[in-house]
Amino acid sequence: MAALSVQMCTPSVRGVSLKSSIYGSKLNNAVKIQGAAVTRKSRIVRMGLTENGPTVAVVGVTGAVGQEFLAVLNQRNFPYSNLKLLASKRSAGKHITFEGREYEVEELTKDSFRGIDIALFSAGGSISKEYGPSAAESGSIVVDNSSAFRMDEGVPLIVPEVNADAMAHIKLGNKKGAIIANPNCSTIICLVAATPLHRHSKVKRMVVSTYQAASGAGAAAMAELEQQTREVLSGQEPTCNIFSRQYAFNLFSHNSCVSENGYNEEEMKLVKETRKIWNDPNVLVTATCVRVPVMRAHAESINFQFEKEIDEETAREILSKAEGVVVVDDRAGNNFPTPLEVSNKDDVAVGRIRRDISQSGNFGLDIFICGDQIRKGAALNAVQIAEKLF
Ligand SMILES: NC(=O)C1=CN([C@@H]2O[C@H](COP(=O)(O)OP(=O)(O)OC[C@H]3O[C@@H](n4cnc5c(N)ncnc54)[C@H](OP(=O)(O)O)[C@@H]3O)[C@@H](O)[C@H]2O)C=CC1
Ligand SMILES: N[C@@H](CC(=O)OP(=O)(O)O)C(=O)O
Repeated sequence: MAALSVQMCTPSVRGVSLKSSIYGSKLNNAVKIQGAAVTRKSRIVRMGLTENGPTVAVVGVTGAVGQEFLAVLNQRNFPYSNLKLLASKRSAGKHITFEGREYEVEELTKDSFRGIDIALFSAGGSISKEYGPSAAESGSIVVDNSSAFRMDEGVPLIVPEVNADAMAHIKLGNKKGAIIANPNCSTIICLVAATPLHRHSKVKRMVVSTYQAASGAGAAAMAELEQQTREVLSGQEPTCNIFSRQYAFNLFSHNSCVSENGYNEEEMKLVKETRKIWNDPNVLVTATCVRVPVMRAHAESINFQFEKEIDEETAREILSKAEGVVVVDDRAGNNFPTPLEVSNKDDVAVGRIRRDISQSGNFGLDIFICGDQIRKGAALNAVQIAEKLF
């Protein structure tokens, strides 16, 4: 395997500088956008460039999730024979250095996918709707991060630890295009933790309350939280461009649209996507989603009602062995998962594992989880899906 030494940098996203100190981000040392401040000499990096690898396109490469895609591809040594970096017209011509090679960002067009085996989409739902189907028709396997196709029949909605079997028919070797959907980030981290318990004692009802970070609303929202924090601390009026209200030192109901039933879109995604991923139209789910002034990584409180009893100790043991989960449950030290500690981490941290005293016997359980929304909630989950295509 080739090893290169490249420079570490802080990428700039649509004019927004993602500074590692503020975002808790260890931006990957193999990725560099031209014009960004080079801060440190780096370590040795891995490289997935190989003659026999698939051709890969990253759509929305200049965004918060797109940048994380590159970081994850590098860290997992994902094999590729050619890489195409796509974004809007605004970014066309920018240069990105990845694994020691310089790439020019290209404008996304309908022709972008000719000869592309895997297309990782993360440029928003409308872009996915416009370009995803034609990419699949031209033979690419699209792994789409948006909500555009999640509930479409025939489109697998995948959390690899949970339901990889639902995409078993889609393989690179078949030489056939397809669309696979990456679930909503709150749903992904919820189900990574809930599924091992569900496999032991079927979940009858699940009550989810979320504490969602700025990162879920993109790079511009992260920048606005930082700016507002500075403004409020210096006695100025906060600038409210992304959210229509003060975000720093505040929290509010999730910014997605509220439907007639009183649930917002994010909450209904948790309901509907859980049913599809678990292939269980009857599981009862209710959710309340809240945006909190945390830069990166979501937290969730989850209350379960199970069909058969599961005691606290068994739940803890199951979770401590579960794929993609780390248990942080120190009652004596009052130490439980935090967004800061899971930032840039792959695993979902689970704590506050306790019997729900409001339910009889051992039918009820509470847990509290934290997961990096850009990572496991988006880029990592999508790359893990792509790894299942081989
Ligand atoms: N699965 C999940 O849980 C998550 C999914 N997402 C999805 O990913 C999307 C991107 O999120 P995020 O990275 O945070 O957003 P950002 O705002 O940080 O980035 C948006 C990206 O989309 C690109 N883009 C915008 N318009 C176009 C266009 N017309 N043609 C091509 N590219 C375009 C931008 O390019 P440019 O810089 O040139 O404008 C940029 O690369 C979200 O809209 C959502 O659908 C996000 C978070 C979590
Ligand atoms: N879940 C993200 C928003 C988002 O991007 O969701 P989706 O991938 O379902 O569009 C948030 O924290 O707000």
